[in-house]
Amino acid sequence: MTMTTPILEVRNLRKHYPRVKAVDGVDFAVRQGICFGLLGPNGAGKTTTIEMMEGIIKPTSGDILYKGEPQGARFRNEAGIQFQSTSLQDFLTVRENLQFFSSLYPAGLPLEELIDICRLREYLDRDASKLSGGQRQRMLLALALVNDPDVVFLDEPTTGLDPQARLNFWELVNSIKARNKTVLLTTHYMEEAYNLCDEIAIMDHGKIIAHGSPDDLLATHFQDVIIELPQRDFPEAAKDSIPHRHLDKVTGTVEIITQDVNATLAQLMQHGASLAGLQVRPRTLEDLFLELTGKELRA
Ligand SMILES: Nc1ncnc2c1ncn2[C@@H]1O[C@H](COP(=O)(O)OP(=O)(O)OP(=O)(O)O)[C@@H](O)[C@H]1O
Repeated sequence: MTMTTPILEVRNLRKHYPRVKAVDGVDFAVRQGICFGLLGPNGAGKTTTIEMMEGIIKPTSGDILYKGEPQGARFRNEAGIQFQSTSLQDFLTVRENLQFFSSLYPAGLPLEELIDICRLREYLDRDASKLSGGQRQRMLLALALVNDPDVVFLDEPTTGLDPQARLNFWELVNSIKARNKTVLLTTHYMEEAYNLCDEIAIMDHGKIIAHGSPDDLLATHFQDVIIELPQRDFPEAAKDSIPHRHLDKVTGTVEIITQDVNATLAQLMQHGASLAGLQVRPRTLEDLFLELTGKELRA
């Protein structure tokens, strides 16, 4: 592998089921050491793509290359997969799980180091079934890291976690990245993609519809920003001259999309609007996602 060979590459990857083209011609390359995110609405084909890359399901057609070669024994030794559950782990303590998984590989991270990385020391003697959601995800991540993999696959790792546990998990993923590991992630959470991913690919109906760094994608798609203000502060008289939409009927927020904040603010003030509750925010991945797919990111 040369410096420029991607650690993983998929070419014209397809998985067709009798009724659905779950993945329908996907191409991308993942550079070593980055976090690559697959985003998409429910049923977009993210899990199918990642499971083909993991070697768990067979593609209908297309190629998957690991360090420039078809996946083989080397890939299996050097990849780590965070499973959502295994039938074994609930009957074992955290320590026993770690010991069992590490015994499956000839080499790997020293368990003590793994325990510290994933902050599991406090729970070592607890049955895995008694862990909280965040603790369980950390254990599953530790299991994925026992062989000190070069590439780690995380399929919706923070779904169902509370905000604090999600933040903790992000920190953990960043510490893995800092060790020059490559991370492949699927997620429904745009803040997660924005915070963790160097590159994202947005999928819909089995195809990639946008691919790039989050900031580049936002800069390419949007030259505007969003002004939000409470409906009560939006003057009736401005209704016709300032294009807007009622964002949230419950809280009563009005959204104005503008390329010229100064001019729009001046217009609002001319109409006597109060600016006290006004917010200007840049476009987010959530906006991009909605624009590209017409769907909310979250199910
Ligand atoms: N084994 C299968 N047999 C038939 N259809 C399948 C199978 N697995 C997945 N599909 C279909 O393929 C499409 C893509 O599914 P996939 O699970 O990859 O989507 P996803 O993007 O991961 O969705 P989610 O966000 O809901 O997890 C869906 O329409 C799904 O119903």
